[in-house]
This record gives sequence, C-alpha cells and structure tokens, in this order.
Amino acid sequence: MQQDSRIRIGKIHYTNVWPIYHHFPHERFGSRLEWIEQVPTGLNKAMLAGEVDMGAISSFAYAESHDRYELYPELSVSAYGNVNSLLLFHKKPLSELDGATVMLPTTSATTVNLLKIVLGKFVGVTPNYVYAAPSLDTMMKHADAALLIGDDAIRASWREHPYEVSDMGGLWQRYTGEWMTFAVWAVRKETIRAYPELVAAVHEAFLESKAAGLRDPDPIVRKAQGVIGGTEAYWRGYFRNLSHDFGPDQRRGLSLYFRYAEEMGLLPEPAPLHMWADNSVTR
Ligand SMILES: C=C(O[C@@H]1C=C(C(=O)O)C=C[C@H]1O)C(=O)O
Repeated sequence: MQQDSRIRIGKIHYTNVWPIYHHFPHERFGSRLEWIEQVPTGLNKAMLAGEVDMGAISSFAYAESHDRYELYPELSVSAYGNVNSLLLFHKKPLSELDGATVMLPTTSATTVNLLKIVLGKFVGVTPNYVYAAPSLDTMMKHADAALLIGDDAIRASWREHPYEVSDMGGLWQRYTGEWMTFAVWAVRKETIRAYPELVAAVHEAFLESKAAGLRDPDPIVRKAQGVIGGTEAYWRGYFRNLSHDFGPDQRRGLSLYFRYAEEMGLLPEPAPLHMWADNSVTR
C-alpha cells in the first residue's frame, strides 16, 4: 500500500462518543486520517460497504458481519444500568404492548433489537414494529410507544410530554444483571492487513484520548452544553453513567445479548467477539 493512503474513521454523530474523540491527537497523523460523522446506522452501512475503514458502529451491526471485523479492546459505548439516551416513550405499561404499534428509530441497530429482546423475551409481548425518522411527536401520532436514541432521546427527555419513559440500559440490567454494550470500535480486516502500524497507532491514540477525557471532562461538558443545551450537572451525570471500557464485564454482557438475539432469530448465527491484538510487527 502507498504511504500516502488514508484511513477513514467513523465517528457517531452523538455526544455519547465525545469522551473518546475529543482529545484525539490529530497532529500526530498529519493527513493520514479522514473522519466521517454519521448516525449509527449510516456508519454501519458505510463500514459494510468499505466506505469507512474503522470506528464506532452499533454492536448489533458488528454481530451481523463479525467475519469482516476485529474489535479494538478497551473502547465501546457501554453502561451498567440507565443510559439516559436510549429511551422508550410509551402510552401504556410495557406489559400492555401486545399487538400495539411501536415505532423504532431508523438511526439505531443495537437498541431496536434490545427492545425486541426485552419485550419479547422478558415482558412477553409482541408488538408491531414500524421504522420511522427519530421525531417523538410524529412517531407518537399513530403509535403506542416510540424508541429514541442518542441526542434525539436526550432532547425529547427534557421536553414536557405525557408519556411513561423506560431506559433500555436499565431494563437490560434489571432482567439480566449484566452490562450492555451499544457501540463497539470495529476495524475492517482488509485495513488491518494493509496498515498494521497505522491501525496500532490509531488504537493507542484513542486510548490516550479516552484517558485525557476521563482526567479532564470539563471541555467535553462545556461543548455538550453549547451544542445540545442542558445544565453542567446533567452532562457530568450523563458522562459518568456511560462507560467507554470494553473489558470482561462488558464483553460478557454483550455476548449474552448476542445469544438472546440469535435465539430470537434476530441474528442468523452465533457472533463471537474477535478482538484485535497488536501484531503489527509480525503481520
Ligand atoms: C448510548 C447510545 O448508544 C448508541 C446506540 C446505538 C444503536 O442503538 O445502534 C449505536 C451507537 C450508540 O450511539 C446512544 O445512542 O445514546
């Protein structure tokens, strides 16, 4: 591969990934990296098509195409319990959603399938699912419930509305006692083969950026207030609730989610976690 080739890195267009991206040492890479910012389903599609080489995608999208990817260790969007940005708004209790219309956002892959698992397996109801653009008012016009993710969910949660709200991270924890991982950092195998040193250097840079974000969250909190609104206390709490780790606890929770998804026919086959390891010297 030519020295001047670039790696295209996906960035989820939501605040939840800022703690990992904010302090990224761009100067270290010159023009070798290109950044592509989209909602999760946009990145899922672009990675599959080879238009993006690495970056955050829905963990469910990884499972659907796990043979093509390896996962960066220590990077994810995860939570143990409430997330505050993965919210089901509903007009009646979950147990009364059998046969009801439930709107799903076209932006999400992981959380829509998590909702299907929670309602189908744990609550024991089978709604009719309909995909729609992520807008609470339009979704609720003809539905009994609507799921929103990311900043769309945060903005909707600040509004006055007559609905009950269920947090998908909280529901998963309540029924399984496990962590849940919503986004993973995947790298296409072709990219690992073509640029082993650059792939290792980018992983290192993300880990440094994440450590800096944990040490110094202030600029990230201020930026979130400026771009989305809300109070300093809200964003401190939001980022504190999220985890960007991808260790044994998160992997166990994610593997259970993949198993249930397969049991319910949402995934065609088991999805092992293929972890990337820095073999850049021997590859
Ligand atoms: C925590 C979140 O996790 C997200 C949920 C995703 C999904 O449902 O596919 C994908 C990436 C993450 O952005 C969020 O959106 O707030």
